[in-house]
Amino acid sequence: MRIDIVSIFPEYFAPLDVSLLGKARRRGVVDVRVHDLRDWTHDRHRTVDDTPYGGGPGMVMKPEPWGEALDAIVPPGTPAVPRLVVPTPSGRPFTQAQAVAFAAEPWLVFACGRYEGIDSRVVEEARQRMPVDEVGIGDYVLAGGEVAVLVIVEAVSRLLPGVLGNADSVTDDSFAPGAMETLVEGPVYTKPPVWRDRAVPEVLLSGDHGAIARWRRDQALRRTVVHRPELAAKIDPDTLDADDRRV
Ligand SMILES: Nc1c(O)cccc1[N+](=O)[O-]
Repeated sequence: MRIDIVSIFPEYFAPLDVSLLGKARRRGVVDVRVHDLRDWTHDRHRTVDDTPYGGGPGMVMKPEPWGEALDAIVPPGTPAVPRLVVPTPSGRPFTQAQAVAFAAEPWLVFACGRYEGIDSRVVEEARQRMPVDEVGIGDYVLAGGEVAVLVIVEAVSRLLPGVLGNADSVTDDSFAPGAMETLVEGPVYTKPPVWRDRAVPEVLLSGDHGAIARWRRDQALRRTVVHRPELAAKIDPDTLDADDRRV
């Protein structure tokens, strides 16, 4: 997968050089290219914003630098086009299912808005030649899209073959499509077996894999009901067995 990120703060993406994604980049599993939007400005101050038409607070990102940046990264007429992903508070909620869908794409381009956002004509024009996804990571106010891109790139890249050491850990993820789709993960434990007089649940030391799987599902159901009742409400009753119903 190729990932291009356009931002006025390219240094925000230094974390993408560490940990598993950094190793995956060095192995060539994922090709991440970060671009400074100001490279497509032509004035002395490298201006990327201006006052909003119609008045109102703040500034809006000018369309010209964005148009030139997207043309440079995705030259018009390029046969293979990416999905353009624009993190925005007004976007569709970003979910694990969306992460799985993005992970199946060969090329993603992320546009990081700042200020009050990007002139709407940029997305409008881009949609003429590539699919565009406006997505949000939560109902709170950030200073720009950079942190959201870090979240999305982490959620997507960990799904790519060769990024995680143990591919199985993906299938047991919270929200992973399938059995865990509407369940959050339950508690986890490691050595020592007793810590500050708190013992690990005995079932986890039993070696009885059936009982362990049952216990983990019960715990996931309980935690989902308590922490995420809106997800619990989506659980299809037909998928619950007798043991589930006793939780
Ligand atoms: N919430 C927010 C924001 O305030 C600014 C840019 C992007 C997002 N978002 O992706 O959710």
